[in-house]
Amino acid sequence: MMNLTLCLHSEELKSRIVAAAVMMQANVRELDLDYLLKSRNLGCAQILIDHDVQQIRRLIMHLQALGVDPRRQVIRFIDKPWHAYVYHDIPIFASIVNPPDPIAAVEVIRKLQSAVPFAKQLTASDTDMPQSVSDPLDEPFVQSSAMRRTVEQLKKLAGLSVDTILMGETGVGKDTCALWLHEKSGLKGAFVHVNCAALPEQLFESELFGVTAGAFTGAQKDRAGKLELAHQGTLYLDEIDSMPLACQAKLLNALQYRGATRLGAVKPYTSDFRVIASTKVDFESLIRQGRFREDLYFRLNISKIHIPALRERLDDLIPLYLHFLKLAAEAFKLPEPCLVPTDWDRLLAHPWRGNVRELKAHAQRFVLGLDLWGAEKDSEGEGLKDRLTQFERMIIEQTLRQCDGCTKKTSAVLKIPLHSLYYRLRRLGIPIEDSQGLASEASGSQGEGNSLTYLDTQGY
Ligand SMILES: Nc1ncnc2c1ncn2[C@@H]1O[C@H](COP(=O)(O)OP(=O)(O)OP(=O)(O)O)[C@@H](O)[C@H]1O
Repeated sequence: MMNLTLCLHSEELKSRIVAAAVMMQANVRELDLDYLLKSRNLGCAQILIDHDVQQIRRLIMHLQALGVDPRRQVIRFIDKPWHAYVYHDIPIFASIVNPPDPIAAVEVIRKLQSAVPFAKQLTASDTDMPQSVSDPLDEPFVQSSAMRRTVEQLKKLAGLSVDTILMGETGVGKDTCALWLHEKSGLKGAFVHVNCAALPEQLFESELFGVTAGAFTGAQKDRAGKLELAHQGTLYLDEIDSMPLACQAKLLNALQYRGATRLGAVKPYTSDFRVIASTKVDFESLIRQGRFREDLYFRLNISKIHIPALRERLDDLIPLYLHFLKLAAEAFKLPEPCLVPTDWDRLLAHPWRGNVRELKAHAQRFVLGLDLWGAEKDSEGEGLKDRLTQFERMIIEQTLRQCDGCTKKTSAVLKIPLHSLYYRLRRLGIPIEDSQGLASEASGSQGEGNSLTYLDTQGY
């Protein structure tokens, strides 16, 4: 028999669903949101909720903190079919249009009964996060559409030994993705990491190409270069944007011929390797500034993948944070701390300039019981944060005005997804008066129709 937990504001909707559930022989219990947010054991019932997205997010965070996957249990009621497109990224099982009458309510339950066995009513222990990062790009850590796109591209390249550029801010996971690409490539050779930023010009040739004994004072033994070590494997050129120009010319030559000559040697060697290069800075601007050779860029740019900043993939933040908490608790042999909704709000609002690396360190500090936000306050003070928020509000309000209040146009002008704009509007307390954005989203996609057409099984 199906188990339903109702967390509904609307008395009318509640009575309709209860009546329909009784008719369809489903178990129902009614719980208010505060109770759900305090409860440590929510069982495996489907949770039907009609609260606003902010409240649903709180519930999602709570479920995730308990190790329960909301994509298997949470079903939200929406007023209009196109509301499914707003915040479509929130990880829930489905969005259903409010059934307007008892017959439609029965249909909702019937649909759920046929859909839910497919989603398996898993218990909390079944949906625990993986124990180790066996695969950092595994589905539980990739909830945001921005990162999903990146992972799709990475997967396409995984089996192909093509040269690749990974772009992204500090700490977004470029090294992690490079290693992932290597591991998935099936290449037999090693993953050889060269930190270009830490490689002085004088040592560049000996490090990269190798050296023979006696080539210079101090070169007592033959030493293989990184290029040789990467034979049949991957040469990972980390932070290639900071490589001196003189080294770039030598590197280009070595990449063209996939080989080099050790310092002091006469005979060149060849080496068959894949190159992955990472950069924090966009190459076009480096080339314009004369800091990067265009020919080397063209040589490397067979495929280019952008890894989004953490602030552009907030949906990944919670699963990653929970994962890091678990890892840190295991490593330090300390209990895993429990987060309350205000902690999550704060985590989601933080700018995360250090991206995933900063998030990981934050989780470690949390497990160790250290001051979480003190360092940030000391370094930048509340004033800067407030001013940045005011600045963000000013830009959004200004753009909304320019776009006559149309949220869809505003999101396009600001180059952020519509759901991200809605998140910001709510966070900044800017009233949403427009229905044009929603309406225009809906146009050309779904009409009003029967409410049951809109059982949107997100992620299934
Ligand atoms: N998807 C992920 N899953 C688990 N851990 C991750 C993930 N992405 C990044 N990390 C962790 O975050 C930290 C920073 O990642 P990484 O070194 O790959 O970033 P980066 O972009 O190469 O940084 P930098 O620009 O400083 O070289 C590492 O500790 C890494 O293990």
